[in-house]
Amino acid sequence: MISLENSTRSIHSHSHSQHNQGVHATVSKLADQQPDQSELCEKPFEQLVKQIRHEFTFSQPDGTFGNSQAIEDLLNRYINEGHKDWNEYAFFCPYGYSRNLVACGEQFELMVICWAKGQVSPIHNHEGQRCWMACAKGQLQETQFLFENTMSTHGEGKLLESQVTTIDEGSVGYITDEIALHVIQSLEPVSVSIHLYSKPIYECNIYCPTTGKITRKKLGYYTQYKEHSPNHNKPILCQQE
Ligand SMILES: N[C@@H](CS(=O)O)C(=O)O
Ligand SMILES: [Fe+2]
Repeated sequence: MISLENSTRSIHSHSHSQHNQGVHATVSKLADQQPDQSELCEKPFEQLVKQIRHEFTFSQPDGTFGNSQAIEDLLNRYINEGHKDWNEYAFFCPYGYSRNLVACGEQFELMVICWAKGQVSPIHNHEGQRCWMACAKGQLQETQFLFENTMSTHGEGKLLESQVTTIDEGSVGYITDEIALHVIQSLEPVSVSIHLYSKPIYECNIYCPTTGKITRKKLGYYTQYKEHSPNHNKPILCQQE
């Protein structure tokens, strides 16, 4: 496993900043308030998860349609505020891009995906679900594909590259099956993106570019809640978050 630069943690050790908690405690004492300690200790990424869960619980009409912009705004704000605590979930796999589960519920699934250069996803769909991709580090290239015979994601035969774009650090990409099929890869030696799916996707279609032949792929996790996952395709404690 390749870890990010300056990272000393291993897959089994989690570090928590006692120092920051001390700072918060001092500030609250000076202000002579009784703040909720659990909120003060909450890290920005945990706050983001709470905001996303709130959005899906109270605002989004259902898991497929809803206010995509509101979700994009939450992700966009988080990755542009300079937080680095996503790094706690950034575990690289030497054999391919790694899917590291952060949170999962009935309506959504949030993960940190780590990409070393050359680790490319196959041409795939998103199972009728919405997919946001927030680039927290590096730069990603997204290549979109459509069937040549229909210029849509449903067809036969050869696939055409319909668009190539970048998702730069600090920006958020979005895709659905109505838009295109796609392939993602890193343009930098390493990139890290935060992916949000609504609803969760446990399998997807993989497409042969020349014949359009579809094979099904089970989507596993490299880590789940910071722990290495031994061949699980579905999240453990899915409803816990
Ligand atoms: N949708 C892919 C990652 S990416 O290529 O968008 C996955 O969940 O594995
Ligand atoms: Fe994808």
